[in-house]
Amino acid sequence: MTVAKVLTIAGSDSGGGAGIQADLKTFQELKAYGMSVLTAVTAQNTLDVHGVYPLTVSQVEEQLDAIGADLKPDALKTGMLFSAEIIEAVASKVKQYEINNVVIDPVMIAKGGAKLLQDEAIEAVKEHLIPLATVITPNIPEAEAITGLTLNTIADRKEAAKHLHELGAQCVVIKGGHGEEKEVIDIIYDGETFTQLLNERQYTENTHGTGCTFAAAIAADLAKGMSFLDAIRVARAYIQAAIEDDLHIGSGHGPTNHWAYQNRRVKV
Ligand SMILES: Nc1ncnc2c1ncn2[C@@H]1O[C@H](COP(=O)(O)OP(=O)(O)O)[C@@H](O)[C@H]1O
Ligand SMILES: Cc1ncc(COP(=O)(O)OP(=O)(O)O)c(N)n1
Repeated sequence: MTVAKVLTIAGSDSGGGAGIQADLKTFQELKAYGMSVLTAVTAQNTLDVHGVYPLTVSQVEEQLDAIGADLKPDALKTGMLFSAEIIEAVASKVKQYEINNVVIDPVMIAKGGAKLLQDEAIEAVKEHLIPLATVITPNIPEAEAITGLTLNTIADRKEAAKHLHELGAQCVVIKGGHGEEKEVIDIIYDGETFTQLLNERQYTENTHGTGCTFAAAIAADLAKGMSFLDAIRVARAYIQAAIEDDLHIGSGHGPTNHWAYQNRRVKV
């Protein structure tokens, strides 16, 4: 049996709904072997982020060296990277260990408003991270911050996708969770064609970690050898199930249900 190995480089969410925890749950559900490199610890629950504690660059590098020396990943997902220094170190190790199938979720701000990326690190995202991306998955505010554009319309989002493709990403997904449309519209651009994925918007508070989970699902299926368009379609079905069958945990923005997708597929 060939086992697909997938790595997340991200922050820890003590509440378990986003970050490393969401990524590893998603990898497991999609039957890929999950590994993790921690960039920061957050003290976080469904209501708020109480604290953000970044690791040092050498602590991040040492974790990547341990994995690079023994467990070369078939795909990688990045989430909260916090600083320009960590971004540069991660980019350099991704090149050193020749890691392919890189999914970049350019995490910047938690739903409660806490900063998970320093403002001055956006240039490092553009210069060092985006050129490595097989797929990049910004939400609307993240795409605005990277491109400097204001994204009011679908046409604006398509323009931003072109911009991100020009910065070096092979495939761009501008996620529509923060949009105003009745249906959630995720826009995919592969450098030639735009594809729109339309899904019924769920009116729930329980969307904590949707972006992490979606990107992790793409990485898991890329690790198994799927094309990026197929991996994005499966990831979209995975996150839709996870939001629809939400768990109602905590009294703020609760997590999604990481086992909902498999529950629906398994016939009992
Ligand atoms: N209320 C919702 N109903 C259905 N799908 C959603 C909803 N909110 C987000 N999604 C989906 O979850 C994924 C993450 O989207 P988004 O919320 O925009 O990202 P982030 O969590 O990074 O802010 C996307 O595929 C988006 O379409
Ligand atoms: C440690 C950590 N990483 C990422 C996030 C943000 O996750 P995201 O999927 O964008 O979800 P929301 O913040 O929108 O709920 C996080 N909160 N913590």
